Amino acid sequence: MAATLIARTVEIPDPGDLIARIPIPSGLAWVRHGEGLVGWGEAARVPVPPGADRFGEAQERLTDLFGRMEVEDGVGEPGSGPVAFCAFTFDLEAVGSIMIVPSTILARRSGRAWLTTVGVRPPTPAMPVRSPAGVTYEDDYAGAVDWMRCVEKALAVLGGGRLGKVVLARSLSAFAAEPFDARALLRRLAGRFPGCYAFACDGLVGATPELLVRRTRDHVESLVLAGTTRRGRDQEEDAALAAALVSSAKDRAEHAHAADSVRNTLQKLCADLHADADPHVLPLANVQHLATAISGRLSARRGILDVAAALHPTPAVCGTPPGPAMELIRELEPAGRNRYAGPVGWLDAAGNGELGIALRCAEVSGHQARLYAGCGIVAESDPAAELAETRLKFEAMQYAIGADPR
Ligand SMILES: C=C(O[C@H]1C=CC=C(C(=O)O)[C@@H]1O)C(=O)O
Repeated sequence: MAATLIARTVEIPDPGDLIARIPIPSGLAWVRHGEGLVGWGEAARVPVPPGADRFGEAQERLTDLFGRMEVEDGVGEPGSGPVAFCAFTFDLEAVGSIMIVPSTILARRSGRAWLTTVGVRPPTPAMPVRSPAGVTYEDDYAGAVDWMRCVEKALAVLGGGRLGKVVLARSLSAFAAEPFDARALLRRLAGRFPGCYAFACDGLVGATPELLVRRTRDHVESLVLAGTTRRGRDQEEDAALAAALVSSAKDRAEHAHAADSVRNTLQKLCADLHADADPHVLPLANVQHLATAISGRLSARRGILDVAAALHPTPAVCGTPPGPAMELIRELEPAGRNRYAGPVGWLDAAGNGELGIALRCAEVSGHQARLYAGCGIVAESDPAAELAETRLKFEAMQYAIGADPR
């Protein structure tokens, strides 16, 4: 029988910059505006098998694991006690979903900070942070021209009326002279995108603006994004681009697919649901998006993974209707997405947590980082404009990783 793990949470003075406290390159993170959780060490590693009930299976495995722990929680907040960081593959049939309970978790929210240790915590000597150097890029499976052909194929399917929207993605590989250190990427992402969730989980690193779901006791929130334009070179151009985005029929249609779907799904799970009547513009350092905030109270006891199971994949990353959109994505993206566009974040023993959609991210392994970016395609989409949009979106991770010196 496995030894009982002991999880102890104590309140601590403000630890300062959470990302700066991660001592090793393989640290875990979920940080926005300096608040959130970071972790390191592995008290438990829980792979999640693919399949239609993978979120249910993940919940069962976590309930079992947390249930076998002895918990002393002196804080009693969502995210205190033992926590699992998680990253799920986009495609429920793909392998690679993982949950990790770190042996040390450092957290800070709304003026409180706490430290959780799980199991016997060996001292973790701090390793210096290694910045990426000598980075070069290569297109993966679909280079620019091939990818535009895929968009054209999708447009032909959209023209047939079976699909309203499909999200197509492509990837780009970066190679560095030294193995990548997630902490260096996190620092740069958190610095430039403070309003995004900077995350790291077992090689998946990024900063996503999109919240799939946050569950705080019976309260759930989601921020739906779809519809994109660039930032202006000055205030005037920026405002003009934002106004054009709001009044673009193509972007409004693309956004409505995603917002309606999330609202309808949460409607079934919640009492007093509130959804913005019209999307607002969310400006980020490199792009601006149409955004709709949705929140409500769960009408029955459901954990965050139950809500994620109902929501994923949203039309912000898949399409409508989801079945045919997923089929087309599998056909046009044969290399698969791994955990890009899947749920990423953290979960606690009470069913609370935060899950973003893994966007503006890379799968990092040794010297290689595979960056992903995708775009919602609707009948009015133009392949060249969509390609330009993937370049804008790649720019977030390229900023973190560094430019190609060639
Ligand atoms: C699929 C991505 O973005 C989604 C989220 C915001 C805006 C999107 C768009 O305008 O296409 C996408 O739906 C991505 O960044 O790879």
